Amino acid sequence: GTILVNDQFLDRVNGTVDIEDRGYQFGDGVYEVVRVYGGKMFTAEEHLTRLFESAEKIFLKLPFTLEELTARLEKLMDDNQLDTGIIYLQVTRGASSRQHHFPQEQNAVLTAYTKEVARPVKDMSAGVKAITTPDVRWLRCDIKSLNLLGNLLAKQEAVSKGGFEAILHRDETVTEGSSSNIFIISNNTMYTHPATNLILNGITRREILKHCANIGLQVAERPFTLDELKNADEAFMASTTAEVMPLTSINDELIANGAPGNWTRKLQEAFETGVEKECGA
Ligand SMILES: Cc1ncc(COP(=O)(O)O)c(CN[C@@H]2CONC2=O)c1O
Repeated sequence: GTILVNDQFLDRVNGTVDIEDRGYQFGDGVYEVVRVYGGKMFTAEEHLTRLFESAEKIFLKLPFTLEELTARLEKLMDDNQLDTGIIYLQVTRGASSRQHHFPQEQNAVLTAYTKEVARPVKDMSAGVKAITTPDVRWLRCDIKSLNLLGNLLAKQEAVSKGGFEAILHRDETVTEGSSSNIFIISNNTMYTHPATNLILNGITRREILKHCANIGLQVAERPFTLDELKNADEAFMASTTAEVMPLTSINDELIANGAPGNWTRKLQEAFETGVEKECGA
């Protein structure tokens, strides 16, 4: 397959990164995962705009415009004949001799590749299990950075316990998932953590908030506790790859009757309509 390195389209085997690339050595970079349905990027502008916002927050100047980046990703998708899957892209501060502070010369390195990834239809229908674990990450979770060790350790804990996602909490307050945002619905109102420095403001999260109004679901963008999570009528997670994913149990305790809730189903349908509208898939 073809990959993108800066403005070069290379065969995958020729993709190389300098051993002193700051993304490789320090995680000094930002990334995005864009979903593709029927050969069309979904919410590309939102994702790529967020990439620029993340880069700005780490004082990384991107050596291309949003339009140039979009055109390169379109070509990458076409070269690989991507139908349903993802485009993974990241930008690092480039290679320079190892020092913590920024080098004078910043030659940012963009890399991107495509991957066929089927939609998680079975899991979206049946729902998945989650565990909870303390959120020990830093306080700039709003930046979609390559610093993912906190996320990886949490996800690994979930998977080692047979779970799909780890729900993170600071003291008793739920923040988000290791690679998703978390929502509950109780008494016909949806709750989710506000978009502060403690969570990544997910693109899927923003799509869901838009759909709530259309389906008549009240929204309270306020933090909720582990107790509220356990006693919720419905719970779900959302991300580019998981879409709207019902949560049926937390630490092996059922949420309500253990079946995906009605409001969650309505949001799945609304999300699906949005995909069809934008990607015609
Ligand atoms: C920590 C975290 N929170 C929330 C989200 C949801 O954001 P989006 O709705 O914009 O996807 C992600 C997505 N992480 C990407 C999405 O898929 N895989 C990832 O690593 C994430 O890593």
